Amino acid sequence: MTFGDRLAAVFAERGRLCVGIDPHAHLLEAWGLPATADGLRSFGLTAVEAVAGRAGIVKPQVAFFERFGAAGYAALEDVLAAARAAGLLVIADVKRGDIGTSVTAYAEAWLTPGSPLEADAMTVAAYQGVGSLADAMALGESAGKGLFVLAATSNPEAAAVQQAVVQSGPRANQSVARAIIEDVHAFNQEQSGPRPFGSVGLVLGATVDLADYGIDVATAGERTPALPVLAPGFGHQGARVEDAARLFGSLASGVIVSESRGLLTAGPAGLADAVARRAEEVRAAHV
Ligand SMILES: O=c1ccn([C@@H]2O[C@H](COP(=O)(O)O)[C@@H](O)[C@H]2O)c(=O)[nH]1
Repeated sequence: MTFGDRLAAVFAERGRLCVGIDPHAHLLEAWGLPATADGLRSFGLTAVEAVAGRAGIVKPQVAFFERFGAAGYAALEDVLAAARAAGLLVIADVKRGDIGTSVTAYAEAWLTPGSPLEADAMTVAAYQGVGSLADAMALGESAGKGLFVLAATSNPEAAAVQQAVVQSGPRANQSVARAIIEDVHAFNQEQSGPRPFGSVGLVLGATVDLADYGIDVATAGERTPALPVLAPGFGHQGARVEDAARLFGSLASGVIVSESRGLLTAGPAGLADAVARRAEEVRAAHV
């Protein structure tokens, strides 16, 4: 099964809400947990338990685990394993990027079946060119795993770089974000066999107006296979679930609605209900 097949199944069975697992220091404190690797483990496992059966996707933010070095990674391994055992689709938010050989090693770490850090998909950065991700994308495709390439991210500081216009090559005169979308689509199209979604998707923030990047949402999603879109920015960063269909237009069929702090502030006792409510709101919004 390709990652695109698995994503389609999750959308159909459990909807498109993705709960971010971001153990910020202030959240650990609010949850009554110590600022230690054990605190992270407990936070992550509690979040997994709250999401399982209520939504289908989780996105651990690896940065918060890295703060604790090897012990943090051991906690993360346990959280990843628990999430996958619970049948959740796991997107490791690692945002890796480098020359091709090194990105491939990152992909081996996060996407190889049986790896201690195995996830179902990972986030990657294309600052060194989408071509630098080619072997990692091929590795993901053959392992049934996915990659999400940063294109138009939710943070305002990114706009100047991501709206900059490509000067040469086949994507000349397109914005950087648009060129990344076109390259990702070309990769998905080159893969053999019918599939509802490609195995490689984009990160498109729900806080941005894609028209500012030269992306026409009315047509950008009219592609086969469809593009998976990891859309952070809901909740704490200000985007609203009820606006998702309008924001993403023809891309909406591939959108994963991602929210971390907005849900995690419900605390360990309230998280399951908060997730169930938001999952229902996402369904009602017909994203
Ligand atoms: O463009 C991006 C890419 C990734 N993120 C990550 O998503 C979550 C958002 O957390 P909230 O608490 O819902 O704001 C976080 O892990 C970011 O690193 C993003 O926000 N924007």
